[in-house]
Amino acid sequence: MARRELGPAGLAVVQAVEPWTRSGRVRVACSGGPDSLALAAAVAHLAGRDASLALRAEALTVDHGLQAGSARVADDVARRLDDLGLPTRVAAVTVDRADPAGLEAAARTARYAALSTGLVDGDVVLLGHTLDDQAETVLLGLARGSGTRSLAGMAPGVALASGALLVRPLLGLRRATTADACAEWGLPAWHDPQNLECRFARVRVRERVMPVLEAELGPGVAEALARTAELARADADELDAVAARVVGSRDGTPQELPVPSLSGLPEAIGGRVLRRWLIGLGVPEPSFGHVRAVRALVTDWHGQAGVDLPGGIRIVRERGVLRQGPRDDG
Ligand SMILES: Nc1ncnc2c1ncn2[C@@H]1O[C@H](COP(=O)(O)OP(=O)(O)OP(=O)(O)O)[C@@H](O)[C@H]1O
Repeated sequence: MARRELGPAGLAVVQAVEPWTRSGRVRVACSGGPDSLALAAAVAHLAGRDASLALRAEALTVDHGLQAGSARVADDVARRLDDLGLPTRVAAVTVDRADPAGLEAAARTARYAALSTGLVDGDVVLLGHTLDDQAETVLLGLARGSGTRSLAGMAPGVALASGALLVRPLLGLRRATTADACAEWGLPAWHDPQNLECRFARVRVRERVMPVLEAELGPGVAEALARTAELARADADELDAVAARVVGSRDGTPQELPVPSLSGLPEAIGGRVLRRWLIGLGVPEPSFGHVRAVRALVTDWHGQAGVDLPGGIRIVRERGVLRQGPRDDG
């Protein structure tokens, strides 16, 4: 397979992936779906021409253990990737079903932990998210009333604590391209039945909303939404950098924020400063409403009581500073 002629779709996938295969260990995260299968096939193709990459490339399939027969599906995927010449491991993970963030988030946490294990500086993990996934993410964010950070969608690359990189090389390619690439390579993809379950908002966006948008607004809608993500990311990065400088403290998160340092800040920065500070204090995932309530202690001060937040944290305004106060209930 590795030596077979490339078709146009396969070539597009190979070209997107190649820059991320030049050094370090290259680990493909493969669920067996068409996107990550095309990704794995592209790496196998490149490894067939590059002896050094052949020694560094591998795939990992995570068995979340949440669906009947998941171990068999994972083993099948691993066998097919092995057949492509890509050494593949199955990582069986335990998903915390009691995670307050929900089952999907718990599965994601377990998956990313498994994918990141054992990597060192310079290694990469390749994920198969496509432009369509990005467009769906932006649309879901718009429907929630998200700001630029959320509209930025999925990052093209994220540095892990180990120094390894998590990369999404296919964010510029349509899902149709990865499906075509699998067909060109003669690789039957596994189709997760959950990807058709309309109880998930993302599935409804994919199956029902995007086709209507493309029919009514033109076939470039997905590309346009993905561009919105790129523009929003650039803006959000700048604003976050400014906010980081305002909160900045060499000794970690400051315990107090002086009100005068906050009151003159524009909304785009003030909200970010507070959000960052609250996360630093240990508030898990402060919502827009939480941040707005804390910001009102600065911008709409009329002696109100403190603001109770998740994580058992209460923020009060006292003697010209914001800081943690005792909870009413304890
Ligand atoms: N069980 C898994 N094992 C390894 N990697 C996974 C697994 N599930 C998801 N991933 C990685 O995360 C990416 C996005 O996952 P998502 O659930 O959106 O797609 P998918 O339904 O698995 O299909 P596809 O492989 O076509 O993206 C995948 O492309 C893959 O790189």
